[in-house]
Amino acid sequence: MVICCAAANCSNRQGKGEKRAVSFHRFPLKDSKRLMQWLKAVQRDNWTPTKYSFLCSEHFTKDSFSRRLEDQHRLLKPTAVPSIFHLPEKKRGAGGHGRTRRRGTRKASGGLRGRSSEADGKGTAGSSASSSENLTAKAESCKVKRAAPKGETAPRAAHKAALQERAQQSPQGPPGDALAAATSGSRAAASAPAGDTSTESGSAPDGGLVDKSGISKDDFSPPGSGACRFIGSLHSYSFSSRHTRERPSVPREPVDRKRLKRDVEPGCSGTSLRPDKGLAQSPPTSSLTATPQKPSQSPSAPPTDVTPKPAAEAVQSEHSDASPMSINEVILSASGACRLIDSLHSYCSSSRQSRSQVCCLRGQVEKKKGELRSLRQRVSRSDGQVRKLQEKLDELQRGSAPHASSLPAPSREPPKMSPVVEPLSWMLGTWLSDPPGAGTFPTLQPFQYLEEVHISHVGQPVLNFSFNAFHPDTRKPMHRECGFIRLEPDTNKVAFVSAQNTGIVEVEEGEVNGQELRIASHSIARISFAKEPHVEQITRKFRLNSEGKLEQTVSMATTTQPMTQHLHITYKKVTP
Ligand code: HEM
Repeated sequence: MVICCAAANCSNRQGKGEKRAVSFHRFPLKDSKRLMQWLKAVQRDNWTPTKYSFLCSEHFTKDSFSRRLEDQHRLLKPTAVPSIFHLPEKKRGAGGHGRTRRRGTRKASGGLRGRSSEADGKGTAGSSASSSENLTAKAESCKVKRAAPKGETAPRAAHKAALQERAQQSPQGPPGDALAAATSGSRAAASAPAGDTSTESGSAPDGGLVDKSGISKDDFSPPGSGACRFIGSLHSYSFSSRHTRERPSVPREPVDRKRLKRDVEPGCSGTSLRPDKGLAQSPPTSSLTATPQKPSQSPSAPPTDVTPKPAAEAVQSEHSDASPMSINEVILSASGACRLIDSLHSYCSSSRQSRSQVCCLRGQVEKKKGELRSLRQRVSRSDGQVRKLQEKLDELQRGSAPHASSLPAPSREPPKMSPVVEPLSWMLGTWLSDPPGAGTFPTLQPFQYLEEVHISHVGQPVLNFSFNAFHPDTRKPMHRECGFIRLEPDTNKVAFVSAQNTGIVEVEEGEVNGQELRIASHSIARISFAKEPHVEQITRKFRLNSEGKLEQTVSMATTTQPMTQHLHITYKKVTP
């Protein structure tokens, strides 16, 4: 059967051997508003389009078409209205329109021109999803069968375009309808014979497919993956098994077909998620018994006999009731399996995402490992520096007190006083002047002074002493002396040895009687440059008074003065 364009002066028809990239589109019979626009554009008087009436794509502007994303099939937009016509100067009357331009019409008439056997739908490739304005197997018979040069139409191209258009022109219907139509279109495209260039897309100079608007097919090809291609190939298995199971049940009741159409899921055949990996890349190789195809096969690769007749390939219609099992039926019935297969795509996608994340994390781990190695090296270097510093510190400490470690540890217990010095034990302790001491001498002005006295022992049979005088007002150090007090064992004989800051060293001896010690100078020595007048004799008296205070009285004789009292002071004990 040959599909002809209903436009005046248009000789385009679909037929064998035609290579033109011309598609055919039904009149929008169900859209009265748009139908009126079409009829007005066509300007055919007394002519009523039927569901077998078509306009070819040359009467539409380029922007009347869109490209289906998954396979770049050209689709007529739902709002498209034809506008390109080459009308004769004198419009023809009723019934004369088609006849004038189509000489040799077989059974043409102003209305329904009659049907060829092909147009009766015997060769319909599949049932229409929702729109009847597209190509159909029950196409209107050609008004004229002729070999017009520009009327070369590719049957499969027209068929594919019709399916595309149907898929697009179903915006009001359930998604499954449109997708079913789109899927049908994919299969129709896939079933185009290899090497058949009579599609709506021409060959680009670079080998890519370019449609009439100059849009390269490659521009719309989304990237794919091996996994996706493999999953896409599973659709072929699904398609085949479904068909095998359901084919004996056909022909079906129309109600069944409608139900199947509603059951089509949007994601079936990868038309939504992976539009490039659906049926278009895994076309059935024979009549509804597809086998998995290699992913690299192009959509236009293997020929099929899905629609044994070219006219039927070019069109699909919901009116193809005579077909025992349309391709759409099979596709639609396979929706369940398709859904399952499509769900694999999500795994595929999530797997890719997971792999990407794993790669990212691995990179981060490697980076962290590098940082950790660097930190460990720094810590190792720091440890070495710390060790060196510690060794240096230890060396310095040994240098500052080289023999400290050799000294005996100080005992926490106070040393036990030697019994030898026990007669002088009343002198032990720390004493502070109270009141201030009084200084006198014939050659001196009387003066006062403060003094602190320490008398102690370290367990030895000797007492240690220090006398430190201070100015009572300024607290400046004045006279200082220190030395030892020894007792001759088992006697009360005492030896008092003192060194003074004035450059005098002296030894005084005496006796201890009770809590009173009287001593007198035994020997006096001095430095060579000692200040004069030099002291020549010294006497002292210590006693512990009734108040428990220590008293000291010093008298002296100098080179200029006889023995005279020089000091008198009372101390109170400030420590035990
Ligand atoms: C046993 C111990 C002491 C001896 C042998 C001694 C001896 C002397 C002598 C020889 C003088 C010179 C006297 C003169 O110029 O004619 C002198 C002066 C003096 N002494 Fe002492 N003295 C003793 C302890 C003290 C003490 C504990 C003080 C207390 C601050 C003191 C304060 C003075 C003062 C202020 C002078 C007069 C100014 C001076 O020459 O620096 N002396 N002493």
